[in-house]
Amino acid sequence: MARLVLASASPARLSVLRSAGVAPIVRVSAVDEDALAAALGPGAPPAVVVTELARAKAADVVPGLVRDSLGDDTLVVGCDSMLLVDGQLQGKPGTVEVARERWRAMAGRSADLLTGHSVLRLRDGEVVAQAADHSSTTVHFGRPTADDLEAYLASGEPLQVAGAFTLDSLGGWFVERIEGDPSSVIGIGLPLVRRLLADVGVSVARLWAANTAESPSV
Ligand SMILES: Nc1nc2c(ncn2[C@@H]2O[C@H](COP(=O)(O)OP(=O)(O)OP(=O)(O)O)[C@@H](O)[C@H]2O)c(=O)[nH]1
Repeated sequence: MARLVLASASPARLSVLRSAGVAPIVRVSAVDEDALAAALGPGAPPAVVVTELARAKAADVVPGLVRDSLGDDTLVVGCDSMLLVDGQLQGKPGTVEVARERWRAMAGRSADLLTGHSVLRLRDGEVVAQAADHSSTTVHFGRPTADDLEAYLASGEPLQVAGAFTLDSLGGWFVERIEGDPSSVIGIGLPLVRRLLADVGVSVARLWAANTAESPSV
């Protein structure tokens, strides 16, 4: 079977998987990301922060899957994306003011979009294998004019995405180029997930067969 569960509320992550031929079950974790990041301490390396957040998100949805009899021959993937700017991890800006300040700091510069990934393999309600890692993609930002920036901010899009930009939507007008995996910028790195799935003994081809829109895995 090899059903796939996406432990994320992110519509972008779901869209990346669906465009890549997999229609996962979606379960949203209840991880307190700020509390977990704080618990890791101020000196935690950025890659560790996003990877541990991804692990926590994937692990958080497992009890519910077991309760719903979805804990056998199941793969769970969790992710966490943040932008690393001047050594500081930035999540979602949340407000226009914060998003404006971030764009003023990053316009014309580059930063690294880090995405942590965690894959769990469940059998008979137990985690029998797991693999986690992060991907990093360098994003080179353009210089939006003041009018364009205000229009972008007013769209609301930058407020709810890591780093206050998107690659695949309105924000794409302001990304000059990237060095790395585009899917990981959007929120889930397909090549890294392929490698993590292989680490837990599952090929992507098996995932395609078991989780297409025509053959849903529930
Ligand atoms: N469409 C799009 N979304 C992006 C891009 N960069 C970051 N994001 C989104 O920004 C969000 C980063 O916040 P996260 O905490 O990782 O994920 P979330 O949306 O809160 O969802 P959870 O996985 O349930 O925590 C994710 O939804 C990413 O998909 C991008 O280039 N394009």
